[in-house]
Amino acid sequence: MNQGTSVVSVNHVCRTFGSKEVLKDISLQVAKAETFGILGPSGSGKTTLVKLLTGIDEVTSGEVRVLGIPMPKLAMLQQIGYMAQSDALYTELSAKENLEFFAALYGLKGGNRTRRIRDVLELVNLQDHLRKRIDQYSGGMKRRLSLAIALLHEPPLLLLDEPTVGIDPVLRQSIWKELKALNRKGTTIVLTTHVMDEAEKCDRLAMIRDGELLAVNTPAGLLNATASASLEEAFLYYGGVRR
Ligand SMILES: Nc1ncnc2c1ncn2[C@@H]1O[C@H](COP(=O)(O)OP(=O)(O)OP(=O)(O)O)[C@@H](O)[C@H]1O
Repeated sequence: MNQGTSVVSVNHVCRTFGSKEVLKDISLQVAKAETFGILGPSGSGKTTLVKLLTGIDEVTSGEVRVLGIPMPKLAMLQQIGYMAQSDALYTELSAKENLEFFAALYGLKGGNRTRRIRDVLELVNLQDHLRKRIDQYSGGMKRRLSLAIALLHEPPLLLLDEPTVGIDPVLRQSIWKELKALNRKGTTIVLTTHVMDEAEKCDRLAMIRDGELLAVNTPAGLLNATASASLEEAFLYYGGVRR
């Protein structure tokens, strides 16, 4: 893929914590309007990689670019919708107050702010729980609100760390429908997942183990390369079970 047209460009990235090498010479490109999944066993470095893409964390060596801009760069927050693995919500505030806070942070104003808040609430099916404090929310409701916040400012790039954990299958399906609709409108999505039917919905997948990028391919390409009948089998293959 031509690096010039990539929304996300990761070039020879290493990240170490103390003496621990958590990411080892990772290079990958994500094109506009792709859904790109990062798969790997627990502790393989997925969240660390996503945090480098957001600019929350910095590479030890190598380079990350988002929309051509070297990261980290504070101004890029406007271009990125990030859903962290642990929800970053103000628990003593209501859902509405949380959304209003983040909408203001993203510079959404007037009718547009009201409209966006209404639209994202509807999408994650929380419109009936608008005034409830977050400390009274269930885990799944918090995930849904976090996703709503990531979508609020209609960013061209969505970075979603295990977005549908704790979300029931019906709502998960409707969220995926929306993610695919955003894709069609040009939004690029990078996500981590442990859910194989989500991995199948990705255009391409990166397989990571122990901080190493083992493969980047389409779901069908991964099945072929590993002679697997299912992505779960391919995942287990790269996870080391058949090695
Ligand atoms: N700030 C940090 N300081 C030290 N070690 C860290 C730090 N952040 C992550 N690590 C280590 O880096 C490794 C990768 O962690 P990471 O959270 O990226 O894994 P993951 O693939 O996202 O796992 P999971 O699927 O369980 O979320 C782990 O061994 C973790 O302990």
